[in-house]
Amino acid sequence: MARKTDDGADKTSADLKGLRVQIDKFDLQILDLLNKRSAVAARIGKVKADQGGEVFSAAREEEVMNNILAANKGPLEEVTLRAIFRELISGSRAIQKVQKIAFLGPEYSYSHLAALERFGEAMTYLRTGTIAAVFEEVQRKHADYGVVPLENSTDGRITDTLDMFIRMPQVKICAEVRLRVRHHLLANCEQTEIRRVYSKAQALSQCRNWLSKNLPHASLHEVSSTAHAASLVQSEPHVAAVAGRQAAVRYGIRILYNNIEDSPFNETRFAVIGLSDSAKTGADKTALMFQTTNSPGSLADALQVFKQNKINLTWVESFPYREAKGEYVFFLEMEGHRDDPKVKKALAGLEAVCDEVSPLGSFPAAKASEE
Ligand SMILES: C=C(O[C@@H]1C=C(C(=O)O)C=C[C@H]1O)C(=O)O
Repeated sequence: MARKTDDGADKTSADLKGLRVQIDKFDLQILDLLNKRSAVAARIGKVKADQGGEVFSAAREEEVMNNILAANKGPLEEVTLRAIFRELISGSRAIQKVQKIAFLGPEYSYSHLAALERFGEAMTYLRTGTIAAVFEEVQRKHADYGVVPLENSTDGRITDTLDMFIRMPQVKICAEVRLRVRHHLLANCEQTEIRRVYSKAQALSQCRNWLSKNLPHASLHEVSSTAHAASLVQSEPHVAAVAGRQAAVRYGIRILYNNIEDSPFNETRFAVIGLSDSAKTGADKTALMFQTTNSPGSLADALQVFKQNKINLTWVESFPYREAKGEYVFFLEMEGHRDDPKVKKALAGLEAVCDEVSPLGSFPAAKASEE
């Protein structure tokens, strides 16, 4: 607070100047340390290149982030440190090799946001038109990694993604991203003037109750993405879009209502896909697909294996197997890493009772993050 003396204003600005001198000094020290850290990352890159190791290590990044958060005594908050270290690590990867990350476009789609959240700004991003194309880019090594939606807490599984895992079982999950998804109503007209609402099918579905209550006379129209919906608001009159904040900023549209999603816990979980999975961190999950024989009790036998080994399941989906009518592929995810003895035991047990078991990989369990 300014001191109330005749020369109060001068004192305050002298204080401010002195404090800013301190900040300038710290900034130079931070800069020096940042570059020293990056130089070590470059050396690590050379070691990895010699050994044929991958630049991106989800397990090591998890460890780095956890070390920082555990050591933090404030006043900086966790969310700030996460953002700073996300970009620092992104830069360290880029110094080793700029990685190409494929995602389902357009720009600022939720998949793009999830990709940026996981990999930061220093990567090259490759936009695709379909989820299948993300898998193809990864399989053909045109992209180092891909980011695809797995499931939404309101709408459930993302069919196209599960279908692609079945078609390309060599593609593995090496990390996950949990994105808290908030939807907003974007429009440049008043609420009473809105005749049509555009959005992606999932977003419309996640705001179903709000829309029917607040815009009962508007018709709902599915388009390929929330970002495309936002772009339509610019070109058509009496139109609104359900989309995220970034889309509103990008297309210069007003947010008429914030957080119109029906569930207060609306979250989409994304998989980072690559050609190998992740090393153990101690807080991991393991995903797989399996098929059972078409006989009574075969699914119960498969699940029994996890009960016997005291393994907690975090996700189970049954999915129609398109190659054979009436048959199903089961997707399953559990706590633990494939190198954990009890997970190993369970996987061996599962193989003994199932027709086919395809591992999808082990990866660090992610914490929820904001859009
Ligand atoms: C520096 C490394 O490479 C990458 C960058 C990391 C970092 O900046 O801390 C951590 C893991 C890798 O994704 C490493 O493997 O240690």
